[in-house]
Amino acid sequence: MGIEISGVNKNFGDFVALRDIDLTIPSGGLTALLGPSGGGKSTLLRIIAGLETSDSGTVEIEGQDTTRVPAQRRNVGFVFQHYAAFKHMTVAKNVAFGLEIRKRPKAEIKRRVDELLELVHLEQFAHRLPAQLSGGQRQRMALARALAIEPSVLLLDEPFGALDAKVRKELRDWLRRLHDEVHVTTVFVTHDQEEALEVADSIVVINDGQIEQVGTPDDLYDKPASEFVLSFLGPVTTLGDKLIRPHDIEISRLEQAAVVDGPITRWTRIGFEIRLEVTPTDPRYTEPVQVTVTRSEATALDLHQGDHVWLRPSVGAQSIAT
Ligand SMILES: Nc1ncnc2c1ncn2[C@@H]1O[C@H](COP(=O)(O)OP(=O)(O)OP(=O)(O)O)[C@@H](O)[C@H]1O
Repeated sequence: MGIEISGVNKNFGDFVALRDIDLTIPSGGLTALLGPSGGGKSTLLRIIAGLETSDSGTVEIEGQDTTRVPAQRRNVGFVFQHYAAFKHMTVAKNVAFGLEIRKRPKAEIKRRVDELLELVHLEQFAHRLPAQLSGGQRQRMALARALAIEPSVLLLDEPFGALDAKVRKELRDWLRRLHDEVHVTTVFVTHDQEEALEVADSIVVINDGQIEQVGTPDDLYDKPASEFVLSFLGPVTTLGDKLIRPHDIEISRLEQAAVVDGPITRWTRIGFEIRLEVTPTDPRYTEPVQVTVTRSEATALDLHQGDHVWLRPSVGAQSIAT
């Protein structure tokens, strides 16, 4: 069950936004749609929500074919990056809105709103207006409002995108904990690989209107299916004829069997990390190799700019042939 997407295509004029999308999103999971800007993530989310229609294909939510069902009858909760709250209504009224238009009994609405405000830790702000909340608090209110109708699916489009880095981080942790409490099938769009790796149970990498890979954060990081996935999930460099992560390279000052050797031509310290550039002596390799080591590793190996070093993949390193 969960969400079943089959053969979905979407064009905007001549532009192909989504191409042959087949995807199963498991019930009760927290799934990230991850990819670069313009790749089609939001379009896919909007098709699931019913805010956009696909040109072909079907969408099933919890076993029901919703392809032709209008958004308001799909029982989905939706949160956007810039949440459009009712400015003249209190936080409690905003959260109650979906229940009021469904004409639920007053006592039930009150109980549910109290419960939800407690869940998103906004109970003390129930009587404030949205303008009197911080950006992070407003997004928590948006989540409470989306959850009020007990949706079968919660869809979040870059919900923390407009917030500063520290608040984003807090809300990420908080979303993970919230999901562990309520278990509603949740799909969120992000272009931030760290956000997806940290929060999601499952990640769908979307690029150029197509799915590149679906897997757990570990699957994607350890077994990237393509050069695109490898490079999108973290920095990469070329070592010989392979793409590899800069911290997956073993560096030695002693001559050893190596893929590349050469002098350290650049040394940049960033906090506890040191980023090195090694310029290969082999003229076949024209690009410098990026290598990341910790400060303590650099000290233990007695590394300095200008030293000649030998590089090879560390044991267990993932790499992809270029
Ligand atoms: N209504 C529309 N009319 C025309 N083109 C559109 C429309 N909506 C989206 N697009 C185009 O479709 C492509 C995919 O857009 P989409 O918003 O799904 O990407 P995205 O991966 O979510 O990126 P972002 O993170 O920037 O929103 C983009 O090139 C966008 O310009």
